[in-house]
Amino acid sequence: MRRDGSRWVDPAPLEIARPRLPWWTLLPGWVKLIISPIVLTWLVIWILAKLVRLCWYYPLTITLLVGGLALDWWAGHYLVGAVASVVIVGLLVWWWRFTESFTRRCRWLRTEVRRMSVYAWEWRTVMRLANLTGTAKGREYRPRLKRVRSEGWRDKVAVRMIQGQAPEQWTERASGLAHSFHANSCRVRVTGPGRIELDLIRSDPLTGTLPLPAMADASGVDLKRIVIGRTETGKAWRIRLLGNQILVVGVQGAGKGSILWSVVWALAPLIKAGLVRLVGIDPKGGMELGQCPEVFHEVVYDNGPDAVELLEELANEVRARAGEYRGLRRRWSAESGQPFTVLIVDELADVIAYQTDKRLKERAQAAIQTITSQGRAPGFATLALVQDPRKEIVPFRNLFTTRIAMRLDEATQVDMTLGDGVRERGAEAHEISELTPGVAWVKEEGKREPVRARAFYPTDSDLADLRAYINGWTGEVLPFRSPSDGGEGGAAA
Ligand SMILES: Nc1ncnc2c1ncn2[C@@H]1O[C@H](COP(=O)(O)OP(=O)(O)OP(=O)(O)O)[C@@H](O)[C@H]1O
Repeated sequence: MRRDGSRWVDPAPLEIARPRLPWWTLLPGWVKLIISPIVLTWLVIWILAKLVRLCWYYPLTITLLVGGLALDWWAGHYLVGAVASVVIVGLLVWWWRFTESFTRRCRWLRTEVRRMSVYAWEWRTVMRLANLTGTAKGREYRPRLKRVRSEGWRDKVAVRMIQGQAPEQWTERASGLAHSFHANSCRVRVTGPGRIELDLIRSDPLTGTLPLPAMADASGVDLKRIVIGRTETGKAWRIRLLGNQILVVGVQGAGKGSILWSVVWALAPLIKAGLVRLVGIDPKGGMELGQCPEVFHEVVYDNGPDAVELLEELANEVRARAGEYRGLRRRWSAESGQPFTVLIVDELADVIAYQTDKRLKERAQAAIQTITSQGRAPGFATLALVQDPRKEIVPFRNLFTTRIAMRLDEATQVDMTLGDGVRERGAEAHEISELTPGVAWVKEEGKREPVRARAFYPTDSDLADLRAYINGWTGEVLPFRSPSDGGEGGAAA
């Protein structure tokens, strides 16, 4: 605005923040004097709590530091330097020459180093950049880094979330967190109210092929937990057959066959003892089950009327056994004297979806639904393998209580196989490498967390051994007799 030739300019608003003094500085001097012992005590407790926390998270570092300082005070710098050099060189040589034992035994050392150098170091920045912090009344709230445990292939990082935060917010940012903490992937697990655990995966412990174990005794096989491989934590991969129906889904070459034969291998002692009966359907003309037909009580190599009749026969048995048990027993047990029956269907889709005869298809679907829905109590389990998990192919997926997703093409197939939300908890079966057939994600009914595992690898010679075992051949080879002994040649008993 111009007035009498002069130029009036509005003053700029004051942009600086008014300095605000803490409220307690405004208290009168005598009040400060009275409350000072309380404040001092609180301060000492706070410092002590911080020290205890430090010792809890870094016991080794604190011990070494205190030990080093004591030694320095007692014996001087040179001795401390010499001892430290010897320890460091010793550790380096151990790591270089015996990496495996170093990795196994020095977990505590690795945990502290990784906590200090990766997680504690970058925590604040990563939390802010990943938008996992919050602000209220001018104060920043940050998720708290709790215990870290480094297992070599993964780091388990416990976190206390801030108020109002949901684990889903972490799941959404899992990929970003993995990159920020230099890991290959990140899984989020809920461990309690307000608490989660991040699994930051740094390498795959399931890259090596697992040979089948030695054949167990019949007494050593438990139908509630047969061993068919190893989980990524190094434990035995056990699956339940008793009262369970299992669906295995995987693309061609995912290694479905290895799960199938690992199950049969584990059951072999019970099959031989007559306690377990296998019934098989292999619509691929016997390419899979035909490798060891001896283990089967009955097996059909197509998806025609024979296969459907076999399924209906089993469905009738299920109903009949259920009727027999009524009022006598609640569920199958070995004392019933009847064999536990396992139905194995190698390519389920061929039997219940790709069958061109509509009538046969419907009969097959009805029979399998009866076996899977009612077979639990009378001692019938199903192991069905399929490549395509869509509802149009397997309309009764929900009847399978254990679902196994091997390598799949798309994320949606993982959701179809394992159920909603399981992929978000880490079960990324569509990310399984082509180089690791036999690796799978397992979701059991009633268990929240999926498990990643790899099945044993049954070779052709293992299957030959299985045939021989079932046929009762001991495999003992007798020495060749020379013609001078009057013998004819080698023999096997
Ligand atoms: N557990 C395993 N460990 C190591 N290698 C395996 C394992 N399982 C399978 N393989 C390898 O992967 C190849 C494919 O396996 P397999 O034929 O069992 O897959 P599949 O899913 O049954 O395929 P398809 O649907 O075509 O029958 C095998 O030839 C074998 O070499």
